[in-house]
Amino acid sequence: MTAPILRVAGLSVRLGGSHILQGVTFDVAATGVTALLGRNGVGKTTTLRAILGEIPAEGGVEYDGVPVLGRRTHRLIRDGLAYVPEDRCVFAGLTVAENLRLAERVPNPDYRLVHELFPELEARAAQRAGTLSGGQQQMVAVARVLLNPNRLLLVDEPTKGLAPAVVTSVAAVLGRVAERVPVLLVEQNLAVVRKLATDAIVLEAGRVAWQGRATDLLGDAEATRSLLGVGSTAGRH
Ligand SMILES: Nc1ncnc2c1ncn2[C@@H]1O[C@H](COP(=O)(O)OP(=O)(O)OP(=O)(O)O)[C@@H](O)[C@H]1O
Repeated sequence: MTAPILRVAGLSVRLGGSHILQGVTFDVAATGVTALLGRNGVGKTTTLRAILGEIPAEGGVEYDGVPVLGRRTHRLIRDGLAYVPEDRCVFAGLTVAENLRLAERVPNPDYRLVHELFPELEARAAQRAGTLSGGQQQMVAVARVLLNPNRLLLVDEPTKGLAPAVVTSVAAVLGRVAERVPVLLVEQNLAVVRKLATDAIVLEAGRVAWQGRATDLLGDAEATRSLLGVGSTAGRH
């Protein structure tokens, strides 16, 4: 087995007087998709933000074998740790091409890959991003990080609020992205988890309540019901 790309050990975060993460420990494999799951408010986004150094945290985070907790966010991003936040954050008044250009960090951004994965964005290069659909904006958000070399993608709820057909195409693109670079994926849609994830981690009340193969979790009706509040057949379509 290859070494994990990310090791989170005893991660603890306090925000606004609350102990949000209470010793979160898990590994992210160096290939494929690892899903970070849990009910609303259990600390999934907080975990991503702590890994990225956006909020103060205690414990350990090893990225590609190197301890990085306390390192500045921009240095982690420069070292190939990419973040696609939940709110997409496109510049609404700028065109698709301008949004992409602003994200360039290297002399030779990989437009070939972006145009291969997102032909629609090439066609809509001159359209203002604020007039794109939610799914298209999500594509811009993912495309932006793919222009630069990455070693791990942290992706927060990419399918949230999207229509079912759009969810399918966003999931398909993420599947293709994950063939190239490992992904830690926060996702509520279990059909997407079922399609993409190899491994799964479930948070509950600021701790890891379950971790293992995604198929084992989703195949266990009692576990999915008690940990995620849904039946095991949820999202099977
Ligand atoms: N800056 C903050 N100050 C105080 N509390 C916060 C702050 N940020 C998040 N929290 C709280 O921490 C808890 C975890 O939030 P977080 O966004 O990580 O959950 P989540 O699992 O991503 O939820 P969701 O699935 O609803 O997006 C929540 O109770 C939230 O209200």
